[in-house]
Amino acid sequence: MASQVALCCMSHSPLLHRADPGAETRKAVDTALAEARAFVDEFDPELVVIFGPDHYAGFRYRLMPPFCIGASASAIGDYGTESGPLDVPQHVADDLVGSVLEAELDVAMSERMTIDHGISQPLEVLLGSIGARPVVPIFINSVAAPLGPMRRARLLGEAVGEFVATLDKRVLIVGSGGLSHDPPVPKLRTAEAEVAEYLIDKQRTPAEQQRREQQVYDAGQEFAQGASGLKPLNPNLDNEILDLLAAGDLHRFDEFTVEWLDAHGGGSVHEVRTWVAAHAALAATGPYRTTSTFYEPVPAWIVGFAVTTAVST
Ligand SMILES: O=C(O)CCc1cccc(O)c1O
Ligand SMILES: [Fe+2]
Repeated sequence: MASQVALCCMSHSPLLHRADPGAETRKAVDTALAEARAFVDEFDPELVVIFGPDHYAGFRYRLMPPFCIGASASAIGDYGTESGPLDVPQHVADDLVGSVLEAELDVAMSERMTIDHGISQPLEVLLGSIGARPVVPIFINSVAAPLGPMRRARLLGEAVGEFVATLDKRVLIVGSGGLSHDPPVPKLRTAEAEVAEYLIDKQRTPAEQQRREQQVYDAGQEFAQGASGLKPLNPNLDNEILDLLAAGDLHRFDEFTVEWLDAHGGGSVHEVRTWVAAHAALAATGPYRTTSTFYEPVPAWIVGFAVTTAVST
C-alpha cells in the first residue's frame, strides 16, 4: 500500500501573535489559518514531515549544513512559541536519512536538532502543539550565505517524497517560511565582530533574547509605518511564486538565482525553498491539486504572508 499525502505550506513570523496587523488582516489571517487547521484535522495525519528554516537559533556558522534531517529535536521557545521536544519517530527519520543519501543528496543528520519558531510555529498553528503528532523536521538553510541553487531544495523534496510514498501512512507535508521579506538579520561578512559571534557560535542569554525580540517588534512597527530601510514586500513576486506552485511548475524555480531573489524578495525570501521542497515531495508521490490559497502582505509582521493547502489527485 502507498501513503496518502497532503500538504500545507504557510509563512511564519515571530510577530504573528505579537504585533497588531490591523483588525481586517488579523481576521483574514486567523480565518486562513483556522481553515488550514481544519484541513489538517480532517486529513488526520499519522506522520508530519516539515521543511523549515531557522534563524541562527539552532544552526550557526560553526557548522552550517544546507539541509539537515532531525532524528531527535527540540524547540527553543522563541517569540512566545512552545519549547520542548518534538515526537520524532526515530526509525522513520533514520530510514529517511538513508533513503535521501541513497538518492545522492548529501543531507546532514542531527540527533539533537534545535528548532525555533521557523518550525515550531506551523506545528502549533496546524496541530495545536509541537508534540501533538509524530514529526520529522527537515532544516533547510535559507539565510546563511552562501546558499546553493534552488534546484537542490527541489531535489531534496523529491527524494523525501519518494521515501514518504513507501510508508503506507497518512503523511502531511509542511513547508514553513517566506514569502518575500527582508527582516533585520545581520550578515556574517558585514556584521561587527561581536554580532558575528552570535551567527557563528554564541547563544543569546535570556535577557539578550528578550532584547532581540523587542528589536524585531520595533522593526516591524517601523516597517508598517513606512519609515524603514528594509526592502519592501513584493506581492507581485509572491503571487508569481504561488502561481508556479499551484501549477506544479516546480522546475521553473531552478531559474530563480539567489542574487535575483535577494534583490526582489529580500534577504529571507529564500525560505520559499521550504515551499519548493514540500511541493516537490508531494509531486514525487503523484499529481496534486492546490485546494486553498491565502495571501496578504503584512508589513507589521515583516512578511508576505501566505497559506496554501494541497492534496494528491
Ligand atoms: O531573527 C529572528 O529571530 C527573526 C527574524 C525575523 C523578523 C521578522 C520577520 C521574520 O520572518 C523573521 O524571520
Ligand atoms: Fe523565518
